[in-house]
Amino acid sequence: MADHRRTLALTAVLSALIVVSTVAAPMVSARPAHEIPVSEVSTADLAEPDADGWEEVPASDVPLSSAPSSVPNADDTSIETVDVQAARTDQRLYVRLEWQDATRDMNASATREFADAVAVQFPVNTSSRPPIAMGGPDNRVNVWYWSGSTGTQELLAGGAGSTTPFQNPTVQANTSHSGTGGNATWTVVYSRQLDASSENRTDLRTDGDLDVAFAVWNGSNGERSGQKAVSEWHYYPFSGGPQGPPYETLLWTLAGIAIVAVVGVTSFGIYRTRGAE
Ligand code: HEM
Repeated sequence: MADHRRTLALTAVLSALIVVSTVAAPMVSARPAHEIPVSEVSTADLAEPDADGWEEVPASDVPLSSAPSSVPNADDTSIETVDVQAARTDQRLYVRLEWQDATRDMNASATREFADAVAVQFPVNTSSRPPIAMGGPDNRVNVWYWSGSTGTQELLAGGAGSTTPFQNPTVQANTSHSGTGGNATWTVVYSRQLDASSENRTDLRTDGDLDVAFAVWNGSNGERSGQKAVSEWHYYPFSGGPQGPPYETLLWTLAGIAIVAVVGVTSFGIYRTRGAE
């Protein structure tokens, strides 16, 4: 009888521990892999790469790999990850990108000379996800592009080979290259008015998830046009609705309490049955 009790007590304690650890683990990593958080901020000291405001904004490490394009040397790319931060005020969306690049390549004037560059791509029509290779004819993308040689451009694309610059770009970018040697990094901050949407331009006032993808070119490695390192599609969770962290935490807590209750009641049941033997 005493043996039964000890076994049951031990089983109950072990079950409780398993439940607590399975409930606690998802709470820590509840953010889906392709979600990039967006901080909603009231004041915006964010326009410059080294602005203090960025210290409060979480960063996501986004992996990059060679774009599967048919241009020569498409698989020879060198940047493997870009750090992405995003913040939104009532007026503007700010996107900060930082990646390691030992050399600051600003010219593309000589024949074999190429400039460093970076781009952010959004679907024009935010309700469906376009092909990652710069959209398609029926599903175009709005691209924010900065290159050391041409500066900031806003583009429309409906597949590789169709990129067209907007005549009246609405995107601004501020950049810096700092540090030395292998630790040197590029930082680029893009920003755009939320209400600058128009035909063929992504509406940033969306309150659904907003798909976003990134591309980086290392000029001194010969990277340009289709030869570049790209991400998969990620998304900014603009929904703010039931998927928000407080709601998730509440759900996990309720699930945890329910599991503990079931284990408790079952253990008690076994105890009573065995006790009556
Ligand atoms: C993942 C598959 C991708 C493939 C196969 C691909 C392919 C290409 C090709 C062949 C070009 C040269 C023709 C043109 O200018 O349209 C190009 C240019 C360009 N791509 Fe992509 N791309 C991919 C993804 C991306 C992504 C994710 C972005 C942005 C985040 C992007 C941004 C650009 C830009 C800005 C240019 C023009 C660059 C320049 O003028 O040198 N691409 N791409």
